Amino acid sequence: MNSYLIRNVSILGAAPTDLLIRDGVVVETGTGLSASDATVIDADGLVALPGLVDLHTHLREPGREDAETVETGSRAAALGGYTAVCAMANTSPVADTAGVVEQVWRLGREAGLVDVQPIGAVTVGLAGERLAELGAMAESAARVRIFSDDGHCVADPRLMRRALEYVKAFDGIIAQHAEEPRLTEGAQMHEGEVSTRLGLTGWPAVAEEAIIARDVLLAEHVGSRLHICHVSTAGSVEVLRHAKARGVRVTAEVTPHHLLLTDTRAETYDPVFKVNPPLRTATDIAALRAALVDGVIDIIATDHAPHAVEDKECEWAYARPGMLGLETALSIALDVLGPQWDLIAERMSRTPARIAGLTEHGHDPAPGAPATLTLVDPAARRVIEPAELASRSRNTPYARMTLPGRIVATFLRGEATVLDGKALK
Ligand SMILES: NC(=O)N[C@@H](CC(=O)O)C(=O)O
Repeated sequence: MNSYLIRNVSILGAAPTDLLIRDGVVVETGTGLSASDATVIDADGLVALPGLVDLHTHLREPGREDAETVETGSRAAALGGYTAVCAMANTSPVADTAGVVEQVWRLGREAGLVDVQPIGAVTVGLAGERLAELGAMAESAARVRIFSDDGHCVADPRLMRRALEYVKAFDGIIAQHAEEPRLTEGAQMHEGEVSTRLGLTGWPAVAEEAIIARDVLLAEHVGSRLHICHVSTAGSVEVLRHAKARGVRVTAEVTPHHLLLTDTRAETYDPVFKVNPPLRTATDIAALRAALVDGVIDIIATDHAPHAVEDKECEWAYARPGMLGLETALSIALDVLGPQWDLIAERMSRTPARIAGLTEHGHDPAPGAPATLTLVDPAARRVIEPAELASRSRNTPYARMTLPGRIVATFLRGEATVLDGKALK
């Protein structure tokens, strides 16, 4: 295995130190270290963070390898500072059997850029009618612990209750895409002043809030773990605050785009801004940011949703919802939170690792910890050029925007996956 001596790095914003990586772990920190066998990395001005963990990534394989593969998505993740991603189940075929989750898990190991942890579907084919083989997926080589029909809501309350009860046996989690489908039929964007003006059918905030309210009550009733995907409204934050105060075992994520972009982007009719749940208002953004700081929202998750050109460069109404996220998430977090490194590590690494049970991830770089970390240049600014992204798709909402921060290097168990801002595989 390679050894690395990282010189003058600031661990989570602390005074610069040297950091020695050997045999997959951080063996020593301190000033003036030497190691003749190690590759030296000059990290003046760089900040070391625990490798980022994404609880919500769409990798599109199997089925839509034209939009992304496990390998291209893994590369995008490593370049974004990630060392682990949880791969959503809405592939084709759906990841609703032990066979499919094992396939995704194996492809992740073969790519070797990040740990790919498959998420299993809650219901067969995401159809919301019968439970998938949750136990078999949990017992498979992929050891699935998170189940989600993301893209679809588990709308039937009895099925949701059964799923919550079932996963208790192996301390699993149901990650809900909170969208009451009867309230969003034909919806194209957030329901509000902008949708009225544009004449587009609205997706009301209450469609999300009603499901979250129902599900925190169900989770409390059966004593199970619930996770809420991509929370997007101020009202959802209040429901979650109430549930957490009652001691309900609920966690929640917010995406970078819901922390930054508003529904006014729809005025361009550029489908790159079409996403589910939709971009909301400045009031929602303010509430989501405050909740991320005070902990009512536990983590930032990307909802990286690559789409092929023909699914995005068409009329708004026909475009698929979703936007890229892995290669820009840390920059958006820096933009929104500033250099609050401990908070960024908590929301993007330690807590998502804990929720997903990824015990090798989420450790601050310190002697004895796995060398699973990323180096960020916070002073760098970069212009986002879609053609330069490693993702196989191009649907970034940040095209030609200048964003702060750049990932310089990423290490997974002591091996570099990214150096000098370039993927090594
Ligand atoms: N977030 C999105 O806008 N899209 C997701 C699924 C979904 O949540 O609709 C996708 O898989 O493309």
